[in-house]
Amino acid sequence: MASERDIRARLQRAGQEHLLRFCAELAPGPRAALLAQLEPLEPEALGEHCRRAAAARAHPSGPPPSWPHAYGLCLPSAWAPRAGATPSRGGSGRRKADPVFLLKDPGFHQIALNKVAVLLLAGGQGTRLGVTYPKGMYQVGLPSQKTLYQLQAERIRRVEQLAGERCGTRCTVPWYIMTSEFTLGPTAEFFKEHDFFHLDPNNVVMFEQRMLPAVTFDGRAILERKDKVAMAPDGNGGLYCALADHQILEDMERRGVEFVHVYCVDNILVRLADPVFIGFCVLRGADCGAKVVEKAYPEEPVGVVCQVDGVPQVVEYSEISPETARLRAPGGGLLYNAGNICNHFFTRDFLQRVTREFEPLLKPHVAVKKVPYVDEEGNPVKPLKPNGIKMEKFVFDVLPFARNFVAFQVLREEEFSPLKNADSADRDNPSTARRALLAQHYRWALQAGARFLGPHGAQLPEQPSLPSSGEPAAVCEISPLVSYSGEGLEVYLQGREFRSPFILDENQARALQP
Ligand SMILES: CC(=O)N[C@H]1[C@@H](OP(=O)(O)O)O[C@H](CO)[C@@H](O)[C@@H]1O
Repeated sequence: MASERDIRARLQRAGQEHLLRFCAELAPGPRAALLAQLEPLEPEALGEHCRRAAAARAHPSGPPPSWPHAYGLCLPSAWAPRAGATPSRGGSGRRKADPVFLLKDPGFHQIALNKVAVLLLAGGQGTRLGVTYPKGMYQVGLPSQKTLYQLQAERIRRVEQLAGERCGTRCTVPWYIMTSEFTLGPTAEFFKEHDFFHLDPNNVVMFEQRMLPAVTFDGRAILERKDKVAMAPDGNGGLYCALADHQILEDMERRGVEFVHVYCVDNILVRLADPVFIGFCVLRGADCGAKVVEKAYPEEPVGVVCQVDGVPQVVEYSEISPETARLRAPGGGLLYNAGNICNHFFTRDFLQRVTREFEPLLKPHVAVKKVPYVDEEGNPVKPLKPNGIKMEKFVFDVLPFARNFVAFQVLREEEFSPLKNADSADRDNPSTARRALLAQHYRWALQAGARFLGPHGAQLPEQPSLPSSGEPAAVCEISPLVSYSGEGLEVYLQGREFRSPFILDENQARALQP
């Protein structure tokens, strides 16, 4: 551990000596904690970070006035094999002509060869959701009470099983989980408590992204308490530094992983290692891909995938002007309609190039936030106005470096329902996420030939699309261990009646097996 004198000298070099202004009055414990927090900050990098943050806020590098005209509508039909196509279900021969079916096989093949990994971005703080624990530990009130982490773990197990069965082998989809200082401890603990949801712990690799100091508008790192610097994770684009910091790509190489499905934690419908998406990207020889859904309304908080001068990129919802977001295409739909659902495909080779060459070129994004701080007298202050700058990189900012980028459109009701807000908000909250999952499972069950009875035994009407109440006609939850995307359910459900609420888990499936 460096001495206080050394640390003070380093902070002086960075122009941030004020971080030690209460050090002398601290008790030994808090003082040691503050010094431990300051020690790893490299003076040059810290000084540069603070200068860049202040400069970025003072002179935002906004898009030039003419930029909207540079965009093309993103989804030529070749990029959207599933637009309008019915996602495949069950196991009938008619699916041979279905593009989904044609893509699935190569996807499963790569999974069976142990060439596919999933990588979860789970360093966020869940501020909008209003929880103090990692979002993945949240459960939205399903009959099974499963958390997001459990649903994801079970989808991994099922996709491994499906790929293994198809190719007559056993295979593994390793799960890399990027956490932050806020989420690593509780996430690791949660996985241990739940026995890694029956995954092999050797195949679940947690690693931590970096934290960066929050900075005032005049370029001074902020003290949140006398003994603590205000720090925030470096954004989901911190992935690329974290991959290098923790030799994650080397770990992938050792395991023979070639393709990585990167996704964010909050989408309850996420299809981990989706064989259709993987198959599409691999067949197209892509090094980088993004799943998109049709954007629902101009203000929807999703980034849009688009092109500037032929170069693919995502323009984040926080950085697009309301006028641009409202622009209409000749057909009447939104011009920028390819909503990013934070599901990305990368080859390991591309990630290698990013970490070696491109990461330093990624421009951080500026978020101006209310950052609690201590005033000159050492009193804690909760600011009413934004006072601090947090700098973040975005995971999709590597798109322009791709040699062959593809976008892949999927159906929202099958693949996208993010949990962003508390139930007090109208959208993207625990209730909408729960309903989206239950509505999907109800649809799958109807398509597999199930009928549902109400609590008094009367047959319920079939309502494949959601009624205005938003609740499906019957409550039906299907374990991901039984079905990953609606496949294989006829054998349990065809021609049978079930009383709502109905949970089809592994035990129930065994009991229903003819
Ligand atoms: C930096 C980043 O990845 N932003 C993503 C991400 O938004 P958040 O609000 O950061 O969760 O998820 C959205 C989809 O839920 C996607 O549309 C958006 O572009």
